[in-house]
Amino acid sequence: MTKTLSDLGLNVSRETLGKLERFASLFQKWARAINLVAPSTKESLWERHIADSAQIFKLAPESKHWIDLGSGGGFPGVITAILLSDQGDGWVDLVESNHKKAGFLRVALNETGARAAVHPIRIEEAQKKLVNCDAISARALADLDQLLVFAAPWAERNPSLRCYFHKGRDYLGEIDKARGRWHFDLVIHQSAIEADSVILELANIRRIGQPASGAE
Ligand SMILES: C[S@@+](CC[C@H](N)C(=O)[O-])C[C@H]1O[C@@H](n2cnc3c(N)ncnc32)[C@H](O)[C@@H]1O
Repeated sequence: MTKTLSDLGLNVSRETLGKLERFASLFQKWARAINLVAPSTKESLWERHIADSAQIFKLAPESKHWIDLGSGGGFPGVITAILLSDQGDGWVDLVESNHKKAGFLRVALNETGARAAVHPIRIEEAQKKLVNCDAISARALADLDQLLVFAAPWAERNPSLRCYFHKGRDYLGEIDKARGRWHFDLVIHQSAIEADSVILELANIRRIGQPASGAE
């Protein structure tokens, strides 16, 4: 059965639903041209990508400024931005180094009025350019250890930063590996969409051997 946003406990306005529908049809139109993985049906686009992305917004409704790393075709960052617009505030910075995908993201933001900006740069550059945020998201980008390397500069600048990473069935191995180099508090949320997937919520991230923020 296809999971909808209301199955996730997310009740959005008619206007926001319209923006999500607009985004879905743009995504389907552009997918082949810019080499995005196009879901085989409209239902699977809604469940496997839109509802899957919306889960993180549900986990962190108080986060107002997000950075989405490796946004690709807009998951989860554009969905977060559209859902934030339902609340009338908040912002998402989308970091995507592929210029064709960044071009699509720009069109999608223009046509949906989502509260976000596209940065067609590498994450390593964004670490210097984008100074602060409350939360970081990433899906299908890298293993957990590499995601922590990406997130570390923002965690250093904001001790209350939280990260939300979608992960598939190998997540326990990734956590083990990352624990060898990093301290972090972790909550594992079972995905409401995929039986063997999770969303990892991390806080208090610091490299082993590095003093906690504020420590002498
Ligand atoms: C597999 S796709 C996932 C896209 C999207 N997050 C999703 O779940 O559908 C990974 C994306 O990250 C981008 N990417 C990979 N490494 C990057 C880097 N160092 N800086 C910026 N973007 C990067 C790629 O161009 C690609 O679009």
